[in-house]
Amino acid sequence: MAYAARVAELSPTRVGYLIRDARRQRGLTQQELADELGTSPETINDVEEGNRQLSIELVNRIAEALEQPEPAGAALHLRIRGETKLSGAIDVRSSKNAAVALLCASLLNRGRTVLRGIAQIEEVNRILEVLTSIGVRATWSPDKSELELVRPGRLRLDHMDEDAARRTRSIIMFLGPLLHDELLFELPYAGGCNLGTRTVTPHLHALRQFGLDIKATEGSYHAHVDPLEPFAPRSITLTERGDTVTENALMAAARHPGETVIRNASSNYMVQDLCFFLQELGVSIDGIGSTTLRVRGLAVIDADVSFAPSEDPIEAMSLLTAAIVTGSELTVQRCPIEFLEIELAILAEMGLRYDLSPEYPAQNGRTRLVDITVYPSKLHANSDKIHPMPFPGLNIDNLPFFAVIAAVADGQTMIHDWVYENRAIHLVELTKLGAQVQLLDPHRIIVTGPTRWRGQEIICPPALRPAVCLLLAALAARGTSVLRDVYVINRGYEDLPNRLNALGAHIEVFRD
Ligand SMILES: CC(=O)N[C@H]1[C@@H](OP(=O)(O)OP(=O)(O)OC[C@H]2O[C@@H](n3ccc(=O)[nH]c3=O)[C@H](O)[C@@H]2O)O[C@H](CO)[C@@H](O)[C@@H]1O
Ligand SMILES: C=C(OP(=O)(O)O)C(=O)O
Repeated sequence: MAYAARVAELSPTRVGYLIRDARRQRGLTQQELADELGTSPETINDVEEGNRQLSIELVNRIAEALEQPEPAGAALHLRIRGETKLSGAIDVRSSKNAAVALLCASLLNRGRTVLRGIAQIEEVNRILEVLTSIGVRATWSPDKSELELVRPGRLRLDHMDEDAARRTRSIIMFLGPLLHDELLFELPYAGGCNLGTRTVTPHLHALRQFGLDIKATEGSYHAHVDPLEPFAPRSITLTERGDTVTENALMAAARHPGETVIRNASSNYMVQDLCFFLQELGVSIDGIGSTTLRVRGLAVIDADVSFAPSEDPIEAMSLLTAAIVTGSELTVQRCPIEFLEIELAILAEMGLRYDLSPEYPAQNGRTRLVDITVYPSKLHANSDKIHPMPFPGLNIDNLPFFAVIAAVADGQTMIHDWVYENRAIHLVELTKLGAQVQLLDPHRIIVTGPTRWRGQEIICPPALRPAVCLLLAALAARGTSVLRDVYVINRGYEDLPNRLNALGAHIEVFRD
């Protein structure tokens, strides 16, 4: 890409965005780019913020540094120098789980869908690769703050990028939108984190109500749709209160002109964001935030809409954990409080001191946000075991962070992940950094704190949240840690190393 030529006509802010984007794509920190150019990271930061008038000479040097060919397929690793004290404030980005649902839901719309503030994460990249391979036009604005999606009249499902599809579980959410367009189609098996068996049976049961029959053979789902009477009311009782299954049922119901009632629906954050988006498309939905949703869909959806999903409660919890494990005072801004209340109540029981700002609305106009300031606190183990429940319980994706927090608390904590067959096992990796984590069985661990963390070289486990837990513990560890192959972290977090570095961490991204 000829940066120098492209930047000649752009404002410093736009140039800054382009440079930051190219630097991140190459996995370079501001420090590394500065080292290559023989300048300071502050200069790079100024350039990226658009606060600096650029000479053609500097633009050319930056262009040269960023245009070096990337080693194809080389894994990214992190080198973390601890122990770290963080300070300042950080904004929570929008959620991975709403983003993937909205990307799938854009298939319902014949008009122009604009999604604002979508996180730049690998999971989004994979779904976008799938969407563009089947003919959807996806265009980012230059600063990547907006993503425009326009689907073609007929999707080219036989051109689907199967490798991208198999790397994410979210591909299963193509079923709901597609069953209105195609009578016969195939989808690759859903992939994603290795958390043990994750059933798709509830999806197949729910979508049977819309005439969908699935045969699973040799790595693919073969879908056959038998269109049913169009205005007949549908009633679906989910056998599990799962998030993506509720989303699939909602997307199927969105183009059913009669009424669909979904019982035992998840009312979790990503489901709520999907409901708000479907309402923008003209779909009528009652009961948002409850476990019974009444949906009245439209046979054809053709609307030009713009929507911004809310902030990620799991990223908020990750950042709170970063402050807690490093004993730092930190303000985590834009936290969706409704989806963190139980987590905060347990943390308060454990002795965490924190303040909440007054509430303010998220960009979607509906989700309530607060800024949370965490203070260094002396924590003690929770007296009861810590376990997740479907919303409004403690979020299952937030549970792993309690292992890191329990490791800095005095005493023994039992953490019970009844949901996933395999996620707790990955948390035993924390022992490599000095924690005492005992695996009782595949679902339960006992963590004994406090911990004297020490740096270590570790390969990322194939699970997003446990991998981030290792990164956060490494921040607190004395000495240098290396975390190898961090694709799994980049699946769900945007530019986490640089954002933590801005708070005082020392994390370097490197390739072999
Ligand atoms: C893209 C996306 O949104 N992913 C989220 C979604 O995945 P998703 O909706 O795909 O979650 P799964 O369907 O895999 O459910 C997770 C596990 O919980 C079990 N289960 C679920 C509900 C229930 O009432 N009973 C029950 O036993 C399932 O059998 C499964 O083993 O929800 C998970 C659980 O909140 C989160 O970890 C994922 O981050
Ligand atoms: C398990 C997770 O996500 P996914 O459903 O994308 O695997 C997660 O976000 O922790």
